[in-house]
Amino acid sequence: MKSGNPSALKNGGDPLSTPRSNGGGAERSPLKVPFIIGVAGGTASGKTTVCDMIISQLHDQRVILINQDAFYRSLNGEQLKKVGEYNFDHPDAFDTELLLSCMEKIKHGSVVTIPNYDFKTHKSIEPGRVVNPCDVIILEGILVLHDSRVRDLMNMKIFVDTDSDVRLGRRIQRDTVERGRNVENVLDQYAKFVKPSFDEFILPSMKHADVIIPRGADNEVAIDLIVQHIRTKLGQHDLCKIYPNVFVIHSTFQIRGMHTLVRDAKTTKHDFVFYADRLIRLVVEHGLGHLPFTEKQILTPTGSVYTGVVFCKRLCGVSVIRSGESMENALRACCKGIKIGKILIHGDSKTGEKELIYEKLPSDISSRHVLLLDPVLASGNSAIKAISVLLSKGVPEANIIFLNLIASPEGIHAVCKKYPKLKILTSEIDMSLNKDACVIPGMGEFSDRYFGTGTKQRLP
Ligand SMILES: Nc1ncnc2c1ncn2[C@@H]1O[C@H](COP(=O)(O)OP(=O)(O)O)[C@@H](O)[C@H]1O
Ligand SMILES: Nc1ccn([C@@H]2O[C@H](COP(=O)(O)O)[C@@H](O)[C@H]2O)c(=O)n1
Ligand SMILES: [Mg+2]
Repeated sequence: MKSGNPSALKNGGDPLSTPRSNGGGAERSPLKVPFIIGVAGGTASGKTTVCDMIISQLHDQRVILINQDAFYRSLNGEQLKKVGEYNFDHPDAFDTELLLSCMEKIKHGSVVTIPNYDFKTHKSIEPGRVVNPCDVIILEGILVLHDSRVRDLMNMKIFVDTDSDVRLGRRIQRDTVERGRNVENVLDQYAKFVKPSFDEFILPSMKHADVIIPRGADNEVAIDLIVQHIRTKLGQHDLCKIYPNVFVIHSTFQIRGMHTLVRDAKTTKHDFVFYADRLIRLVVEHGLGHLPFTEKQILTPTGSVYTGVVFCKRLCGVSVIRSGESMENALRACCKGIKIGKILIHGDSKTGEKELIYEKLPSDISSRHVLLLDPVLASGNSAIKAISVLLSKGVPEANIIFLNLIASPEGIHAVCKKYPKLKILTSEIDMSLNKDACVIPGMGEFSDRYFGTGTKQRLP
């Protein structure tokens, strides 16, 4: 018996929102790999400025900025005498081997010291810069998209595309004020090396970018979109890496659109049910994709052999009353005649203790794969209680797939720590839980909205 290919559902990218800082040195899980962003572009295109804006917007993440400039090779005496003939814009001007080894170390959670480069003396100076493990690394520099080994480190590649006249104007200003040059030096260097290398190495590297930002830091819309994208990735990718049994269905604009509708407090009951049903159907279909299958060859009407699979037959659903019942129809629609059990759990509002009030489960449940249904995974306490009931009936932990529409990071931690063999499949991982154990941003009281029973005010 083979199993499906769950990794195909994994999203690339986590809010294990750790405390903010610029690489400040709190302990990290060794499994946690930082999200790496490369930012390339011509000189003075605004790379550093764009990176600063991204960092300030990602204020609740630990972000570090690494400049490719730090890896410039120091000039020797001979080179210094003829500095006007040295091409600082050629890939050979950088110690890329050192950059790769530093990046590998930081990526794997080690503290590293990176060089400190001085543009006035054209040398690395002591002390180097100590860089601690972090959530996001931004690697910025003119040629960070040029070398495929460096590109391969990146989860996201950005190119800042600013008009060359604007760049030259800024470069003259910056280099005369900050880098100890005069206008004549800057113009000579620009004509001899900077522009030819831009045309030969930097501009061609733009094709590797995932996102091109025209007008650099002036393009606030592009920067906002990038930050949102990073946040989405940070919200999911870490948890999926920490817990290999957590799966998030691949996000598309259709899925984002449906989430936008079901999460909107102004959405009518009718629309809520319609879009929640669509999302539920997707989650259920993906959940079924995680069940074991057996290979089967059949003959098509053309007389050809098709090698396919047959579905797992020992299957049942279990809904956590009430909201889980909203997922039953989708399961019935996908699996004709499927048995569905129910569990009702009551939570003590004072102690938070969960108590089993009612259960009706198939008598042979221990020999079945179980799709546990609950659209919202919040604190995880009800889920843990429901799972314990299934285990007490003899269901193997690894035979349970817990299906949700949304899950909080706290709920995922709680369930996965207790039941590491069980699988969780969700359509989005939210930011957090608030003090009342509600998922934020969330979608409110799911069963009230779905069954139209609530009287609670949803708009603030
Ligand atoms: N959108 C902008 N408007 C005005 N000045 C800018 C803008 N972006 C960058 N600058 C200035 O241009 C110079 C070069 O920008 P910088 O971000 O350092 O470019 P890079 O890192 O690509 O070389 C800096 O002095 C910076 O303050
Ligand atoms: N000693 C040096 C080293 C580099 N440069 C120039 O810096 C440019 C890269 O830095 P940006 O912040 O502009 O991306 C590059 O174009 C080199 O010409 C230098 O002048 N002196
Ligand atoms: Mg810069």
